[in-house]
Amino acid sequence: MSATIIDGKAYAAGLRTRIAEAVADMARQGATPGLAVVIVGEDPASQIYVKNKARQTVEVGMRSFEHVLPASTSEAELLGLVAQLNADPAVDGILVQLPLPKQIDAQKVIEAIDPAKDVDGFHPVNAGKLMTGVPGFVSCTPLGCLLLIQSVRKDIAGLDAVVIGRSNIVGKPMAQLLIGQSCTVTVAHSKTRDLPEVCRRADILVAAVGRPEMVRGDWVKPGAIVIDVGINRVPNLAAGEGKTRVVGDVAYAEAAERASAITPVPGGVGPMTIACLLRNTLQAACIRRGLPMPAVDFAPAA
Ligand SMILES: NC(=O)C1=CN([C@@H]2O[C@H](COP(=O)(O)OP(=O)(O)OC[C@H]3O[C@@H](n4cnc5c(N)ncnc54)[C@H](OP(=O)(O)O)[C@@H]3O)[C@@H](O)[C@H]2O)C=CC1
Ligand SMILES: Nc1nc(=O)c2c([nH]1)NC[C@@H]1CN(c3ccc(C(=O)N[C@@H](CCC(=O)O)C(=O)O)cc3)C=[N+]21
Ligand SMILES: [Mg+2]
Repeated sequence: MSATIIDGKAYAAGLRTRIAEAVADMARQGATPGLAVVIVGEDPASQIYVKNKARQTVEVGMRSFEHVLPASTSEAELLGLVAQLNADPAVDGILVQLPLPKQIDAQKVIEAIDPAKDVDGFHPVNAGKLMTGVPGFVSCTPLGCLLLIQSVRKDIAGLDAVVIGRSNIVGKPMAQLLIGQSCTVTVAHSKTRDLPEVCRRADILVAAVGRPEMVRGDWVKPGAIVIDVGINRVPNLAAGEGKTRVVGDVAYAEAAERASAITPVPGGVGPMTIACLLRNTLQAACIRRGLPMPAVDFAPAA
């Protein structure tokens, strides 16, 4: 059996086209959504994301405000900038890039962001809304994963879903979204006993671990939908000394032999994260201006 490759790059491009149309409509009414991104220090893993994001924000017609602060920035300085962005009417969405340097308490910064501008969905108010089924901002990566799952299968109610990883930004909100779709959800983590056996029960397997190619082909239930969130930079021996390439948390070629559908890395979840960030920024801009949120999501597959 040969798996359907879920083309997140193409899906995200389509989503951005619809977002751009909605932004153009808003602009005709004199409103332009704005997204502020704050980067502290130079975490290499964060840089591709930030570069792609700034370009795509401008491409859909939004304003992009970038604040690049030195790694030595104090918590008080960062909190000061967040307060300024909260108060700025041109800023609809605020994203503070994680991880933050050690001297800064990330939780304190997340809680300082106005929940109405929290387009990452990391503020406890938005995390709590997701948990209790109230509309709010949903964390971009899990939202992107759900859209990709629904692009290959509309009705996932009753399916067994296994999420590997329990971080606040990926694993936990992913589990909440799948519960919301009436899946039977298992959340696995570093203390899980017999992870391969747990994974073999999954009709939907989401890997958000940060370990290159940890999920092997024989962990995949035949016919499963496999979503690979991992972004791992590993040495690219074929390309020569010092060269790297990006791989996921899933051994792709092996898993593709058993899965019915699978996301590649790159070109799977990553581009969806950015598209969903822009979608959330559009949502924030509409709510803050009292405008209806245009329908930008694609209908799920049959
Ligand atoms: N494509 C995208 O848009 C995005 C990709 N990412 C990528 O996704 C991955 C996960 O990110 P994030 O959630 O922030 O990572 P975290 O490091 O915050 O969480 C990793 C999770 O994996 C679990 N884990 C670690 N080792 C094992 C193991 N051997 N077996 C089972 N579980 C294990 C941890 O368990 P425990 O809790 O017990 O420590 C933890 O819950 C990373 O590769 C990251 O780069 C992240 C965000 C966006
Ligand atoms: N506040 C905050 N919000 C985040 O959403 C957030 C964050 N901090 N910190 C870092 C992680 C990571 N992340 C990625 C997003 C897109 C790609 C992406 O576009 N990936 C492409 C390119 C990958 C490559 O070529 O290296 C792809 O997978 O095809 C990757 C990683 C968002 N994160
Ligand atoms: Mg983390």
